[in-house]
Amino acid sequence: MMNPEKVSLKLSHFVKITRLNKLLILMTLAFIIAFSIFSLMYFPRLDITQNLYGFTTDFINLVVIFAIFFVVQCSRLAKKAYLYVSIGLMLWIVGSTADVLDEVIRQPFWISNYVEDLCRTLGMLITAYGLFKTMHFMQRMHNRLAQEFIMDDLTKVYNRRCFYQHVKGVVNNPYTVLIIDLDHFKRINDDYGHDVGDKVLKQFADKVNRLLKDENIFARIGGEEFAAYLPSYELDEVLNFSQTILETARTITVQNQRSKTVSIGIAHRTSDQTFDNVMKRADQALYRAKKAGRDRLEVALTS
Ligand SMILES: Nc1nc2c(ncn2[C@@H]2O[C@H](COP(=O)(O)OP(=O)(O)OP(=O)(O)O)[C@@H](O)[C@H]2O)c(=O)[nH]1
Repeated sequence: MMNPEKVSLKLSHFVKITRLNKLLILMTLAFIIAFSIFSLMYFPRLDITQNLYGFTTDFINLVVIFAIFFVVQCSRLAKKAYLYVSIGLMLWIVGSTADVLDEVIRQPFWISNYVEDLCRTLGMLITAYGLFKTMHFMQRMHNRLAQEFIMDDLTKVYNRRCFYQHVKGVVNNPYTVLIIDLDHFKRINDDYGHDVGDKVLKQFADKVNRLLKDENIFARIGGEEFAAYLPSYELDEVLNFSQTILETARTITVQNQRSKTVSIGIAHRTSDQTFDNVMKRADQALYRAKKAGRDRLEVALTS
């Protein structure tokens, strides 16, 4: 089973991340230590007891930003987002380190002005832009997952989950369900291979999808089984549509040899029937169509 990646603040997570990420974390930590030692050695000290409050809050700021940096290094962001957030946070950490130290030593103007203020402000801006990029990336991922959740991977028509959810949600109106099953599909796989079988499924789904009106739903609900939802209750309209599907299937030839056929079971829903009942009747009608020789449609009696 695949292990989903985790975002964690635990130090044990450190061993699992890439070398580059480890190097960046260690280099940033080394910079904080080296900068502190250098400052303490070369600049005049201040009385820390006078600045204890400022020192504590600045130190907490630095720890929080470093923790965020650690999490970013342990996460899998999109390249650009990662780059901006990492550079931004590193600059921010440089500024914050100088900010902590100015409570302990008297810094020269160039450090307090350029290193502390400039790095921090620039760091914040670049981090903010990186976060914007991260959100953009998350939104794209969300859209893609939402799409994958309702689409069939192979045929790019709706999947069973989407079809069931949508049609079950129609409670007050009558409608018609078609269950469409490709005839002798196993033979295609056996004679020409699974790849050719997949191509036939894709071709059929694509062709039927083009016949649909906006309010219709067409989905792959099983291996070689499809279903269509029509809000229409007009028998003539439903029969015409089903007939077109039968004719469309016949236009598909497998390896230029056999032409494909399908069988269709049709069931209408009147006001008091459940979705499961409609599907069951459509399935029974499909079974009758298969038994009667395939390449045909059967309409279920209203129960
Ligand atoms: N290529 C391919 N084959 C699939 C896929 N899903 C299911 N199948 C095959 O579809 C075949 C269905 O076979 P059966 O249930 O015996 O039905 P059939 O051969 O179509 O016969 P009838 O339905 O009675 O006409 C099986 O061989 C499955 O392996 C798929 O995604 N791709």
